[in-house]
Amino acid sequence: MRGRCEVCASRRRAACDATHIGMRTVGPGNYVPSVSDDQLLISARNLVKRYGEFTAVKGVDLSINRGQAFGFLGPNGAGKSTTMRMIGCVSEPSDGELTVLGHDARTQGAAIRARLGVVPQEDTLDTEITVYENLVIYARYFGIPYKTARARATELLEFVRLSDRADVKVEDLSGGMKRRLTIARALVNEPDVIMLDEPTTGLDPQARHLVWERLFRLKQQGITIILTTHYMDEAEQLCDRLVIMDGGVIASEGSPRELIDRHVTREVVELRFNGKHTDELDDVADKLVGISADVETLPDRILLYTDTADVAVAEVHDRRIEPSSVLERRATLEDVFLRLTGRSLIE
Ligand SMILES: Nc1ncnc2c1ncn2[C@@H]1O[C@H](COP(=O)(O)OP(=O)(O)OP(=O)(O)O)[C@@H](O)[C@H]1O
Repeated sequence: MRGRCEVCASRRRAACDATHIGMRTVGPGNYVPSVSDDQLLISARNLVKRYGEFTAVKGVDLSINRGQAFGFLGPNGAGKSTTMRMIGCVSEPSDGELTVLGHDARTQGAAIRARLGVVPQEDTLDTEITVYENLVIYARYFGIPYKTARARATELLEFVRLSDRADVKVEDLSGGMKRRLTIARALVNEPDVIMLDEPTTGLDPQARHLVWERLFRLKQQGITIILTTHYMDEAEQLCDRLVIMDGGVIASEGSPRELIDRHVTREVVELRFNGKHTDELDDVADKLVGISADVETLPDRILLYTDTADVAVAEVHDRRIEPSSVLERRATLEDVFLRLTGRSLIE
């Protein structure tokens, strides 16, 4: 490791010293930064990405602090991955300013990439070698000495609960195990920030919870987490702050609680009427006006936004409207998205 930065493994150690002053390793993937927790880690101003005539990201502003779990929530095609790719310095911004870890993303991509861990949407593991070999070989790309790489691979496999699969070929792993291995791989260079593009898409509920639990542990260790998702429960579970993206713009920004408080009521009543078509539901919705703060008609149900679901339901029955089913629930980010865009997150 002679001549290399012991924080990011860059060969240009001298150039790293200024930014890495005071950082020290306290365990695998776990640095104690010398700066306060509220330090701005990523800043974007009027960030734009154009593909020819098409503009995928249309002037986005972002501020992500060290230690945060920050999410991009939005449907397919919203521009989440494109924004992540610009932050990860694998796609150059067409316009605007982007600073990541104190570096300009346009000109200092290599220094930034050395301090990021990336979990892409599609697993890019080498399926023909073992779980353990995947980590050791990946560590070599960062110039990590073989002995250190082996020790780190062992620790990381323990962290993602794959120690008992170390000698198994990746092709024999389940989807959830591959995801966890990809997360371990992203931690090989002991990054300041781990970026995950839809970390649990395609996983069963148990596998998702295991991934969430490991990410939560990373957050506790002080690693900044940035993720994209179109699952509102994932955003609610993991994110301290998030932006809701749609059509290349940010529709709203805040903590999950703030977004719900800002855009919807505390509770929602879902009314279903078996066999009724949208036109008929519109007629029913007209009769519900005044019961709640707002009424929304969807193709298969009517939503009442209210702070007192039980009072609203009593009023529905008082008006002699008899739904085939009634569900009272707390408002979610899915409702926020619907209120902001008029559409569901997953269509
Ligand atoms: N290389 C490219 N060339 C042209 N258009 C692209 C390219 N990459 C993305 N796009 C387009 O930019 C838009 C945003 O795509 P992006 O992948 O960022 O969306 P997303 O919110 O991450 O959705 P998904 O969940 O589907 O990944 C989409 O319309 C997509 O087709």
